[in-house]
Amino acid sequence: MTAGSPLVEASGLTKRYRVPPTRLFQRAGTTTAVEGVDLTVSRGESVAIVGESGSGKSTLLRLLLGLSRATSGSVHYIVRTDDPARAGDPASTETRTVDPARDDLLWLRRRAGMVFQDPYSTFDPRRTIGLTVAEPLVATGAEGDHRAAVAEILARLELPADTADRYPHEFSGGQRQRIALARALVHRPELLLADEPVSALDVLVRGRLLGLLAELRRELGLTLVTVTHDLGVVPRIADRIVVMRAGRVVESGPTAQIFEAPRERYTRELIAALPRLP
Ligand SMILES: Nc1ncnc2c1ncn2[C@@H]1O[C@H](COP(=O)(O)OP(=O)(O)OP(=O)(O)O)[C@@H](O)[C@H]1O
Repeated sequence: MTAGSPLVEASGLTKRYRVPPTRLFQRAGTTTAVEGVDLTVSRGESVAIVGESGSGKSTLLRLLLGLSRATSGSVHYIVRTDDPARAGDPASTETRTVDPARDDLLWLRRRAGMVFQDPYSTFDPRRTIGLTVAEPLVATGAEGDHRAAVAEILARLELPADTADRYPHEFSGGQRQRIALARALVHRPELLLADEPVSALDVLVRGRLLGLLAELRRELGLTLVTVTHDLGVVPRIADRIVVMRAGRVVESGPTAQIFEAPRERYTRELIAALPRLP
């Protein structure tokens, strides 16, 4: 299976939420978070989904991961077959197409990792970092030495050697985000989905984490989908930009092209809103 072949395909993806009535005798309404989105992410590619707050970016990411069920449309992953008896055999590179809204999600958990803006809320304060980072290995029944795999990924993310024995509250925001990244990558997924991975961090820490993410992407051959409202981080991590507004994709293209010649006024406004050096 070569770089450039499709890994994720979303088509006609729509998500509506029911909105409870605010007044007595009022009927419940609906709000459309994502509407008719078609998106293909190729193997090895890095795509940034950008747009203002409320444009549907996080909802789209949740739909891609099967964490939320689409009202209509579909998400397909084109994956390697799992048959260990055929490992190394050219036929083991057959593809299969699966819809995470209907299937058992375990196979997707094996292939995908996820990081969120606020990692602290996803950590159990009573669990050591070692146990926290090992979670995907346990959840997917990964074989091999979990402790060694955890130590290796923590070291790769430049965390101190005793990190595994310590607890979440003992770390800074930037370190916690690196711990979250370690947890997302410990089982060597081929796809990483990141929701505002650096927005909560200060500029220096943010720069270092973006650099690490770019290095890991190359080293592990990762396919990356990042959601961000901050266009400033995009050139460091993404080859392609998908611009969302009010649940729809309004523009997409190579990162350089979007920055140099944005077609939509909305995109120009997002770029113009970036802080500039005097
Ligand atoms: N669980 C929910 N119930 C009802 N409405 C929701 C729910 N989740 C999201 N929405 C609505 O869907 C729309 C899109 O939200 P979403 O969080 O996907 O946007 P976003 O672009 O990720 O915004 P932000 O950058 O602020 O996180 C918003 O109008 C939001 O209020």
